[in-house]
Amino acid sequence: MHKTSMDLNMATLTKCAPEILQAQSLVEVVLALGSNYQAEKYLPIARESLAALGEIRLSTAFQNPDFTATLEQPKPDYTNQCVHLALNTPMSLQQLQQTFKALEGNCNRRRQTKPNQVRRVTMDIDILMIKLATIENSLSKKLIFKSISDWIVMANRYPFKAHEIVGIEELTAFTD
Ligand SMILES: Nc1ncnc2c1ncn2[C@@H]1O[C@H](COP(=O)(O)OP(=O)(O)OP(=O)(O)O)[C@@H](O)[C@H]1O
Ligand SMILES: Nc1nc2c(c(=O)[nH]1)N=C(CO)CN2
Repeated sequence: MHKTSMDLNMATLTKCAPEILQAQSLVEVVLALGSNYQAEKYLPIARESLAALGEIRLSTAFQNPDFTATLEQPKPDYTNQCVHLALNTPMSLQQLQQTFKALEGNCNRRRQTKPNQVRRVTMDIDILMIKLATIENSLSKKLIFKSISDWIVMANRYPFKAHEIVGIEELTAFTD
C-alpha cells in the first residue's frame, strides 16, 4: 500500500515565513482548529464553512489541556482537530488568512484585549502547512530542490504542538 504525499517526515520539510508567501497561490493546506468555548457548537460550523471551499479530510477531534495553562493560572481545555483542505479554486495565502479570520468571526470570535484575561476562543484556525499551485518562480524552484516534497511548513507554527503532530499523522495515514 502506498501512503499519500502527506506521509512525510515534517522535520525535513522546507520551513517558510508566511510574510514571504503572501502572494503565492495555494492549492492545499493543512489546518489546526482549536476551540476552548462551546467547541461542540463551533467546530461543526467551522468544518461546514471549510467544506464549502474544497474537499476536506478530518483528523479525530480531541480535548486537550491548554498548553499555556499553569497551576497558578488554570485555563479551560481546548478541543483540537486537524483538517486537510484541497481548495476548489487556488487562493493566495493572504486571501486564505483573511477568509479564515472572517470564518473565526462568523463563529463569534471576539478578541479580548485585557492582559491576564483567560481568552474565550470559540474558533482558532491556524495554517500549519501549504502546497503551492505552481512552480513558476525562482523561490518555488529553490524550494522544490531543497525539499523532497512540495509541502511547505509555516515557520511561525513550527515546531508543531503535540496535538498538531497527532492530527497531521492521522491525516497522513490515509492510503491511496
Ligand atoms: N500560519 C498561520 N495561520 C494562521 N494565521 C496566520 C499564520 N501566520 C500568520 N498569520 C496571521 O496571524 C493572524 C492571526 O491572528 P490571530 O489574532 O488569530 O492570532 P491568535 O489566534 O491570537 O494567535 P494564536 O493562534 O497563536 O493564538 C492572521 O491575521 C494571519 O494573517
Ligand atoms: N491544547 C491547546 N492549547 C492551546 C491552543 C490550542 O489550540 N490547543 N491554542 C492556544 C492559542 O491559540 C493556546 N493553547
